[in-house]
Amino acid sequence: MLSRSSPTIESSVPAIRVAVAYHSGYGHTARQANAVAEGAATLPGVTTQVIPVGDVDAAWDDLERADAIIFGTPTYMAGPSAQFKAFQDATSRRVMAAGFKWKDKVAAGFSNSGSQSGDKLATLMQLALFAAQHGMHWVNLGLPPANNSSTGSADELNRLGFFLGAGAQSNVDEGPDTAPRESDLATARHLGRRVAVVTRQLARGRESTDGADD
Ligand SMILES: Cc1cc2nc3c(=O)[nH]c(=O)nc-3n(C[C@H](O)[C@H](O)[C@H](O)COP(=O)(O)O)c2cc1C
Repeated sequence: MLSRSSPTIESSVPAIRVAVAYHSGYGHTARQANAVAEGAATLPGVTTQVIPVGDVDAAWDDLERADAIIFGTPTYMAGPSAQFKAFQDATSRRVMAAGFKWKDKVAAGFSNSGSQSGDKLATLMQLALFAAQHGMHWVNLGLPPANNSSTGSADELNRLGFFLGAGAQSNVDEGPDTAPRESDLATARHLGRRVAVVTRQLARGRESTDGADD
């Protein structure tokens, strides 16, 4: 909550916690996850935590404390990886049944896969529905599609043309040291910063409703 005693708007800005909960089988989506966190951390006053879902048993409290959670997974067989889905399923008991604990947090999502499309949209849609089941506020990518004209290139932000979240593509014969490419990492950083900004805007707006619930 905002400090009532703070004399200026700037000093009354609440600290924002952004968590990135992700799975990565081979390290490519991990690079995207770290880029998302880097982008969020560019907003002053924002702290970030990157949580591999395999370690979530030690991090449920951290996720509950977060103001925003950004979900990320490789696309495996047209959807989230089995490991990420296991995390999602675990939230039914640990989060929803435990008291709708993520309600009104900010959410967003990203996915990486081997093909340019690779059906990542199906994964992003599943992540958005998952966030909706938890009563979270979904933030989209907020970038125009790029790399779609005779003068465009794969080096542009949002070169894969997603709207719902951030996409990345990693050639299947490249390791995570070289894939995904820089434009996809920059797109991920953009998503992270956008989520941090929206989360701060929402925190300030919540103050104006004086704790009124919906
Ligand atoms: C089981 C499995 C299923 C996959 N299914 C897809 C797919 O549906 N679409 C796609 O474009 N790539 C697919 N891939 C490729 C991965 O998405 C790609 O290698 C990605 O970079 C892996 O990310 P990671 O290193 O974070 O695990 C699949 C890979 C695996 C291992």
